[in-house]
Amino acid sequence: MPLTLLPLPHAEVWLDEHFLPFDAATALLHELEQTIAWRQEAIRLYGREVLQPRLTAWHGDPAATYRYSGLQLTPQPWTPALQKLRGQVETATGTAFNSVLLNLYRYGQDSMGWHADDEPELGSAPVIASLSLGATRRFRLRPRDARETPHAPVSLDLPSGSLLVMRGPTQQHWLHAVPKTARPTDARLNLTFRLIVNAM
Ligand SMILES: O=C(O)CCC(=O)C(=O)O
Ligand SMILES: [Fe+2]
Repeated sequence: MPLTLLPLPHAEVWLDEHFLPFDAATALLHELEQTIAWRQEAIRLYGREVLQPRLTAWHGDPAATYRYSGLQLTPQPWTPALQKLRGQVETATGTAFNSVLLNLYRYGQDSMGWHADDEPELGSAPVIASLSLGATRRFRLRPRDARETPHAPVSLDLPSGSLLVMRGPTQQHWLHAVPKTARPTDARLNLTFRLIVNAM
């Protein structure tokens, strides 16, 4: 299935709802749920330490380090399953990636707040390739500045096996989020492949 460009101003967002066959996506969900060393990280929110409302893991090349709160962090090594996925995603996007951030949304109350993936480590026009496995969750996009980018917020339902790619000016002009849902919801696992450009 091909990636299709969404018609959004000041953005380049592509979606393939059927990047992986449904059964392969389900098998991969269960394998990764069980084999990844999931952690619930603390973040500072308005000066308070709180736990992130999801589990995370970070894998990549040893050189793909990240500076965070004055620390130089190194990713976990690629597992065979993650290495294989990296190759598939690189072929589909024509882009090289050296790390992947994994998010496990255990149920509907797990979420990701509004943000852009615009850390300096990702360069000026980052390519983020986001693979979803498991329960369908709503992915929201909205302009950072409504005058500069006049467009209503966008909602995309990301089914199991879908690949979403954000590139070009997207992180500069748009924010994205995965809101909580009150509906009973099974686990969703999301992998965002990234290229950390200071990794030389
Ligand atoms: O779970 C998703 O679809 C989004 C994840 C995300 O935005 C991120 O990891 O930066
Ligand atoms: Fe993000």
